[in-house]
Amino acid sequence: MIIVLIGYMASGKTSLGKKLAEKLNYDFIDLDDFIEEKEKSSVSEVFKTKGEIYFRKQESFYLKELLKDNSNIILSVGGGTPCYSNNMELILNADDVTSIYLKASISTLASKLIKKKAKRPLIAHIETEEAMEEFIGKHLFERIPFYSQAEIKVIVDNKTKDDIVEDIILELF
Ligand SMILES: Nc1ncnc2c1ncn2[C@@H]1O[C@H](COP(=O)(O)OP(=O)(O)OP(=O)(O)O)[C@@H](O)[C@H]1O
Ligand SMILES: O=C(O)C1=C[C@@H](O)[C@@H](O)[C@H](O)C1
Ligand SMILES: [Mg+2]
Repeated sequence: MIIVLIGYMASGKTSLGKKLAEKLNYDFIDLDDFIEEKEKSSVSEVFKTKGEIYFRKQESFYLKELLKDNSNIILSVGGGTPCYSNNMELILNADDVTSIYLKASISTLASKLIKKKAKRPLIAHIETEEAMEEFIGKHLFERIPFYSQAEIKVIVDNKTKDDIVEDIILELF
């Protein structure tokens, strides 16, 4: 089975994905890391040198490739992955794939992202937490229709990583 973790930047896809994989004894793949390896370049560098449209094309290509795998994998995708091309449809229709939306509030996301924005090209230019909240609010308005198609939704606000992993396992099995 492939368990796909989706959600906004900093919702916890990578860190919770690693923990969940350890707990379930699944392999762990992070789509952003996978793209960086394949492209031999960081996500920020790909955005800068080849542009976002190129990144989205490669993201969709590698997602398709990974969804064909029939081993047990926790796949953390990028924050934008479900919202481009027919990616969410592919995730929902692939065999033996379950999708989980890690749902975080605007303030949870903004307080994390204001400190960790350097590696995230879409928000690297935002200076204050207030401006970050405004940006995230508008961005989520566009993205929630995609994220909320996930089969399972788990709220992550004010919970420890271990508690969230437990919640995910309860929902899954
Ligand atoms: N429940 C939590 N409690 C405390 N810290 C958390 C929690 N979830 C995630 N974090 C921390 O928040 C930061 C962002 O998490 P992470 O990198 O896993 O998000 P992401 O969804 O993979 O983001 P991106 O889309 O940018 O790759 C990390 O430093 C992580 O350790
Ligand atoms: O939310 C997004 O669109 C992105 C999130 C990251 O995971 C990376 O995939 C990239 O920075 C774009
Ligand atoms: Mg990540």
